[in-house]
Amino acid sequence: MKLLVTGGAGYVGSVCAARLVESGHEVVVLDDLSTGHADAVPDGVRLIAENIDDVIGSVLAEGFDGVLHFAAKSLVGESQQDPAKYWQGNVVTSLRLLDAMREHGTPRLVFSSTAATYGEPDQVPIVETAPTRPTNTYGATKLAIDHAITGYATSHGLAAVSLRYFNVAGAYGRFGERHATETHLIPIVLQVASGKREKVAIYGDDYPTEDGTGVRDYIHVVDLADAHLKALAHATGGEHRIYNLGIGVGFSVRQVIDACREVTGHPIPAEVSPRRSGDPAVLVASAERARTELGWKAERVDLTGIVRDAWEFTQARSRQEV
Ligand SMILES: NC(=O)c1ccc[n+]([C@@H]2O[C@H](COP(=O)([O-])OP(=O)(O)OC[C@H]3O[C@@H](n4cnc5c(N)ncnc54)[C@H](O)[C@@H]3O)[C@@H](O)[C@H]2O)c1
Ligand SMILES: O=c1ccn([C@@H]2O[C@H](COP(=O)(O)OP(=O)(O)O[C@H]3O[C@H](CO)[C@H](O)[C@H](O)[C@H]3O)[C@@H](O)[C@H]2O)c(=O)[nH]1
Repeated sequence: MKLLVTGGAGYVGSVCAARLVESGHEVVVLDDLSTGHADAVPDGVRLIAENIDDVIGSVLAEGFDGVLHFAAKSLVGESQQDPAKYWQGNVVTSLRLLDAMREHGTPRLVFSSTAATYGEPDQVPIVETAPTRPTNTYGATKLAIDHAITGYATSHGLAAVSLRYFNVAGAYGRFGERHATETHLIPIVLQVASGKREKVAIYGDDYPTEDGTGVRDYIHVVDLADAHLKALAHATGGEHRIYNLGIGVGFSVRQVIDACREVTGHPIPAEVSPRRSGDPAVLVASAERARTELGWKAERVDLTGIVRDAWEFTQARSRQEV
């Protein structure tokens, strides 16, 4: 298929673009490089370094079989301080994309949704039928986009799949996580191991969890990429399907830090700090629907393996920066 990958110079988008190319698809990346990097685009892939808002109509006029829409603003804290940036940059931009797809007859969409659409869950593991009550603007904008997609599927025949990622981690060779503003736990802990930070803050140790720290479901970015391939294959005209993607097992902040100590051999000083506002105690996915309907299951479920891939990527980047 000829596919447009928005946000393909970012973390998840670059890994997915690489896997799509390896699977024989023709890929074009549209990314304004606001949080991405031109050198993260896989070799041989055309990069259109523009904002979706400015060029989406003319790009889709070329003719595509589908769009994988990763481009977004995705910093939870920033979304609370500057909601307009998120309603504009996520919702308005995605509506422009949907309209352009309709106008040019682009038949398929795979959208990067998030566990943040659920907010604080009543029950874990979280199933797709759980209530959606986002606790921050980032999650609210992603949920709004999911609702819009449902409308375009029902009324205009779009074949759409929303993938609700839990905590994405790991790397794929030279493709990995390198955000200028890093808020995610594993890259932050690995920055301590590589000497870029002195210590890691543990945001709260008084949660109702086994060791008191927050529990998350860490999914390897390569497993996530493979789910996108399956989603593309299963997308059906007129339907909007929604799938949670995680491994179905949670790890606490302390367990993650311990895994990073084991992999890096670094003592990684950690200090308990106040809770981060809006952080739920436990977020774990039920990926049962993805298993039964897409035939997808996470394969890389060992936390130290996930951390090791991220660490190899971090070390390779550090060597390049010297
Ligand atoms: N990383 C996670 O743990 C996680 C979890 C759940 C959902 N998600 C979602 O997955 C997607 C990818 O996340 P990521 O961590 O790779 O983020 P990222 O910031 O690394 O990638 C996003 C990319 O989109 C580009 N972009 C943003 N707005 C654009 C626009 N208007 N036009 C063109 N390009 C634009 C950025 O330059 C960047 O390269 C996002 O939609 C995010 O909300 C990520
Ligand atoms: O320096 C840090 C960073 C994080 N944490 C803790 O580590 C866990 C994971 O935090 P991340 O910031 O890595 O990830 P989140 O669970 O906050 O966010 C993830 O899930 C969200 C949905 O809730 C969004 O989808 C978001 O994009 C995605 O990265 C949380 O318990 C957090 O409190 C720390 O203790 N110290």
